[in-house]
Amino acid sequence: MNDDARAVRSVLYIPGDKPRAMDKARGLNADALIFDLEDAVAVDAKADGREGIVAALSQGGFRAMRLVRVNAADTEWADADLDAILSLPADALPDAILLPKVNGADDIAALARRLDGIDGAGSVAIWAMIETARGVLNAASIADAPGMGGFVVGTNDLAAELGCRPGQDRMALMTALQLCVLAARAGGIPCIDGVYNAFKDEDGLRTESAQGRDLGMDGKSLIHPAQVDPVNAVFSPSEDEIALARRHIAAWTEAERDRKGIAVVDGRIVENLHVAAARGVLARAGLSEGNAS
Ligand SMILES: CC(C)(COP(=O)(O)OP(=O)(O)OC[C@H]1O[C@@H](n2cnc3c(N)ncnc32)[C@H](O)[C@@H]1OP(=O)(O)O)[C@@H](O)C(=O)NCCC(=O)NCCSC(=O)C[C@H](O)C(=O)O
Ligand SMILES: [Mg+2]
Repeated sequence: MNDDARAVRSVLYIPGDKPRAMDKARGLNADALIFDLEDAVAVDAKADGREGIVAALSQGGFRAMRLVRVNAADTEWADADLDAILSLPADALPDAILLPKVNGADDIAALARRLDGIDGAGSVAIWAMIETARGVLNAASIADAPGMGGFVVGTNDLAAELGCRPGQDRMALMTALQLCVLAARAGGIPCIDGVYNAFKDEDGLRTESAQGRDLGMDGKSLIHPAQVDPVNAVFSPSEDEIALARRHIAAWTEAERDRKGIAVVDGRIVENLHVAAARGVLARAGLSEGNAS
């Protein structure tokens, strides 16, 4: 996975039947937007949602990556959702279709077949919601499925199916979260953490986002615009991390000049893998090695 692919820190759900929210999203700093037809849209509003998303994507003007979450394949809305989205002209198609309740690689293959042959849909990736027990257990083969672009973990659905109580430390979900990250890393795709439901609690959001970041998540899925900036901050390298990255690179460069295979910074060894990580930190901060700010 390249550094661009990792830069999906904030991923905001927008209900497809709320045109005002979709308008607002054009001016937000979210890295990706999920135009939702599934759980954010009531049963009676599914048709409005499709119409709204088609209109918004046709109008364009979104800087962020655009995903459309359709209803799950076994629902009565799935076909109409895909028909509506895939009828868009090639230049208005979303960057990805996000498929909920993915249980196995077969679900991805079925959607890939559907995309195959649609004009312009070759560039539409498939993202998977990992939010069922079966999906978590099959995460590795799902991540490896052709066409896969990334995972979004659905912690609400998962907790409901498991009958667990995640609590503040999310210990009850830890195995599942880690399996998702492991599978995504092995498959070379990004993994986006679940939503933080208490959208007015910024401290709680920051704490849970930092936990996800430390587990290896690339970003967090969000439900309200006020969550975007705090989450971007948590998933961006801090000043201290940038300064340390520069020192690692400088020490390594000097060690190489002296024909040494190892450098030492603050009493800790620095090897070439640490230097690769340091370069990744600078790339994610939008800095080059020679760039001071
Ligand atoms: C959570 C909300 C219901 C809160 O709504 P509300 O109280 O109306 O918000 P505000 O009045 O604070 O809104 C202020 C302005 O921001 C715009 N807005 C609100 N939400 C969004 C959004 N998500 N994207 C873009 N813009 C948004 C409002 O339009 C206001 O704008 P303005 O009028 O111009 O000032 C609401 O935020 C909401 O509906 N959020 C989305 C909920 C959602 O998408 N849920 C489904 C996804 S989560 C999920 O499915 C979990 C997963 O599958 C799992 O299993 O875990
Ligand atoms: Mg869900």
